[in-house]
Amino acid sequence: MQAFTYQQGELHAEDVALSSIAEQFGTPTYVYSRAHIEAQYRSYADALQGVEHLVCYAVKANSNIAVLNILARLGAGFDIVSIGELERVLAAGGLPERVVFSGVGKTREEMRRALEVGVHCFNVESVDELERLQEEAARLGVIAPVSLRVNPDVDAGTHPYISTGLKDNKFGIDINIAESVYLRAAVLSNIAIKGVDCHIGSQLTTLEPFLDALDRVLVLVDRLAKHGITVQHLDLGGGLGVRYQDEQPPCAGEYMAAVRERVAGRDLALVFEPGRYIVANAGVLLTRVEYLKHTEHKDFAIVDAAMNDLLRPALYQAWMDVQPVKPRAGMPRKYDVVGPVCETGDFLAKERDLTLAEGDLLTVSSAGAYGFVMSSNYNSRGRAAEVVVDGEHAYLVRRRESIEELFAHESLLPEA
Ligand SMILES: Cc1ncc(COP(=O)(O)O)c(C=O)c1O
Ligand SMILES: N[C@@H](CCCC[NH3+])C(=O)O
Repeated sequence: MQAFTYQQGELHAEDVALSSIAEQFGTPTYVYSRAHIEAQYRSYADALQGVEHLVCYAVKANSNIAVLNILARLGAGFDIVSIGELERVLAAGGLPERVVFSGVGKTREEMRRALEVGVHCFNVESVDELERLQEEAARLGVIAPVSLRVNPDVDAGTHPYISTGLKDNKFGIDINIAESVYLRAAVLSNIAIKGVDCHIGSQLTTLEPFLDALDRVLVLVDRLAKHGITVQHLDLGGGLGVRYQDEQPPCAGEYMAAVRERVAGRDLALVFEPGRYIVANAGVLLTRVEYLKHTEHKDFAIVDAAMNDLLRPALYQAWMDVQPVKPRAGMPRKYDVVGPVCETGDFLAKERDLTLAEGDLLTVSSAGAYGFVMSSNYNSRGRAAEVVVDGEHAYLVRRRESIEELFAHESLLPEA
């Protein structure tokens, strides 16, 4: 579904005019569509009907508790990478038994909390982590459910910073040694082997890398069976891409159909960890033009959002669409849309044809994933507000950070 559409010459989120959101809550503000989040989740879950499955939304993509709650109400599971994400999920009404715990650096404290609440599975990323988990589970007198995250060494063909399944990445266990690590896990008294996990990268726009990885994982599953190790589930991670510009990624239905075909006849439950696919196009960053600066060489639209609000363009040179909330007539100019932060890398978009005036509202599209969550207070800028639109209602789900909050955790040195 299209969550953001022009109605009577003005961009709306579902049935709410974005100008009214700017008026009510100010700018910059992240705006999310509930209906879009729900539709995207359902496209995964519905395509898995008839197979035992768990769709574990990757909390890192957008961790606002209202977003998590929308998904929890649909029965979603959650993929977490920290105790902070675990507590968010619980606060949002998510069930611990539907949580998978990923990440290369789980601390003992994080393991204990996850064991206490009873997560569905730990996705273990190294031998040392496995041994540590055994120790903590033994101390608590519980059994830790485990998948090993294997690194299948496939090239996801995505930006190098967001590719995770190559042998020189820090993630996972080399698939060539995974068999021996499973044999070790099998003799640890407080470890129960549940599955095999892999996640090869983010923003994949074709199915081939996923299916290559799956084929390699299935070879491992068969080898484990020969040792009497039966796995109950395959966790194929997240990574399905979305359209930012002109990409044409497959939809969840196509992906699920291809996976189902490959695992047919096997008694395996399926787990997925989609993040971006669920929320990216459910959100925009709403911002206002402060100044237009026309120089001899370039035209700049200086807006009130910056790299501290939305890092993706600066960090990955990611292309994100920019749309005027109320398009105006007139000859467009080629603008770089930049923020007020003191960095040359502070841009949201480059060389976009726009007809603008000071005070105009713009949106940066596809900002629902890895947007607010990657924001910072750089240049002592308070973080943006977040709003969820549901039909004709707009709800503030995180208020704008105040000036006082910026230094609330700091203190002065004592008087000499
Ligand atoms: C282990 C793991 N699972 C799931 C995801 C979610 O990825 P995406 O947002 O691309 O679906 C990530 C991030 O890349 C991840 O590292
Ligand atoms: N933050 C990245 C994706 C990283 C995925 C997390 N493993 C992005 O904005 O595209």
